[in-house]
Amino acid sequence: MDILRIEGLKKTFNEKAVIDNLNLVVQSNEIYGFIGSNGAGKTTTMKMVLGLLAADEGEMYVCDEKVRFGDTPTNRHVGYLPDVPEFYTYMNAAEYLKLCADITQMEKSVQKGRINELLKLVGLEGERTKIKNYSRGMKQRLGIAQALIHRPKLLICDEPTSALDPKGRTEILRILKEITKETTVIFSTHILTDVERICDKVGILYEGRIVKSLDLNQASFGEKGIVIELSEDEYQTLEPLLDITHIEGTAYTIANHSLEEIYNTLHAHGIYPSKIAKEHKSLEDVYLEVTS
Ligand SMILES: Nc1ncnc2c1ncn2[C@@H]1O[C@H](COP(=O)(O)OP(=O)(O)OP(=O)(O)O)[C@@H](O)[C@H]1O
Repeated sequence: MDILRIEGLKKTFNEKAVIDNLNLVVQSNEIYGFIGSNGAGKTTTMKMVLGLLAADEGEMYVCDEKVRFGDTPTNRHVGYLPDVPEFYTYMNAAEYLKLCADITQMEKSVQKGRINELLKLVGLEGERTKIKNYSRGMKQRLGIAQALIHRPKLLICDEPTSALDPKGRTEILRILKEITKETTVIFSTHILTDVERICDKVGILYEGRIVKSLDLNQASFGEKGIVIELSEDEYQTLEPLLDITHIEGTAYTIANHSLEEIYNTLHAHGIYPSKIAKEHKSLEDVYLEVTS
């Protein structure tokens, strides 16, 4: 099932099209990495999906229901974690989640169970400290719990790991991975290593549209070339014969030649490198390719 479908979305600020014919589909129980540089339009898109910002053109559907600007009913399916979540900081986590449960009109009889379940999920079980004394990581974890209180089908996270240290980031990624049994996650970020760690699919946002969609569960994004370790002299010998580029130190890449051709050339010149290997493109390679 398509949890989110965006068709031909457009948004212009001061005559500049920030989002321009954006098309996107997110399917159930996957983690979708929505990646783009600072200012690419990730937050703008998320705000339109949440009905907080009017689109100039295009349609959005959450669980096959059309999103309408203003108080959209589709938000009953959606949980939202902003990049900097705000709380009533004089409360502790359980008190704050109780308030959120009341706001969503959750039946009193199930509130305690749901709150305990969420506190356990985000590692804040038994935490009596007031939120004002929380670290950024704890706030972000409580933010996830708050966003999940009404068991949304879709959780939208806007750069949830950007301000966290490696331990805090690992915790958030673990939680996001764990909740995909029940919830589809859109993970907006520019931290590609985080995306590689947990996402199933990726959309690269550039110049207002998705310029590349990738399935991270597939084996490879294609070959980058052949990487070889050479001395300076060996490089000088091979340079007129092969399409060879220096990377750094003793590492070079060779493109546009078969392995057989390369081995024959090396053998003919008595060059036997300590390393020669086929390298595959990383997400970063693909990202740089399509955004430059
Ligand atoms: N209300 C607004 N009025 C005018 N311009 C805006 C408004 N909101 C966003 N923009 C502009 O739209 C562009 C996209 O902003 P947006 O916050 O959506 O990007 P982003 O991808 O979320 O960036 P970041 O990773 O830095 O959060 C930016 O150039 C921003 O200045």
